[in-house]
Amino acid sequence: MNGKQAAGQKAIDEIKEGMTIGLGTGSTVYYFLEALAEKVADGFELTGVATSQKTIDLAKEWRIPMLPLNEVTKIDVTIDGADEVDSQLSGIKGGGGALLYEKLVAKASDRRIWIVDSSKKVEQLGTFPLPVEVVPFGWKHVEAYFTGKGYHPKLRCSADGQPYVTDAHHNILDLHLQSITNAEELANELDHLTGVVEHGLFIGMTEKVIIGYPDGHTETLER
Ligand SMILES: O=C(CO)[C@H](O)[C@H](O)COP(=O)(O)O
Repeated sequence: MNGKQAAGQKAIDEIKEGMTIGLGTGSTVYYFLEALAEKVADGFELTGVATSQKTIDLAKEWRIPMLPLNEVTKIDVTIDGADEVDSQLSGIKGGGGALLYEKLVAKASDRRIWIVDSSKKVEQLGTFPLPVEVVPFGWKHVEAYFTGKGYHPKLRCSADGQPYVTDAHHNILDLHLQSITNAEELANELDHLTGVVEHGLFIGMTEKVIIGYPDGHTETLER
């Protein structure tokens, strides 16, 4: 047992038969999907809506029934991970590169629950580099803007050294900010920048956070 596994398994208590469930992305969500697959194997009926190709692949492997976002009108709850969470339950997401689809699914959901291990709890957001999804056309100009603002952007690359490409065929600039003093102001700036498709600041976008600890116990924070 580790913190991610504890949080992922605990989230299964939130699932009721017949629900449509947003399925996040990442190594913590993996444990939730594993637990969900057991329920499906036992005959439990539900529908999943994935936030990434990685999650679609896992869900297919584990025979979790899936529909694309366009084919559902309502998502009862979304279970997703996060890279940092503060005491207001705001956070940074997108370490796994799925921030755009994660935000779309989150916005279409009635309830949103994050599952994290205890290392993700922070006093102030910003130690984790903030992912900003940008269109490939002219991204260097967006990068230059961020450099000018002192945001220390770095183009995310894959293991082969090539620019990382998201499921929506964009690139990611990670902003190495160290700390974010006014997350709302920064989110507003990024929301209005041409060339930026989405950013990893999720402010007021979750109602509950399940935190898993290395000894297997969990803590739940609610707004
Ligand atoms: O935002 C995400 C992917 O875009 C993930 O939820 C986030 O990176 C946490 O991942 P993990 O559970 O592997 O630590």
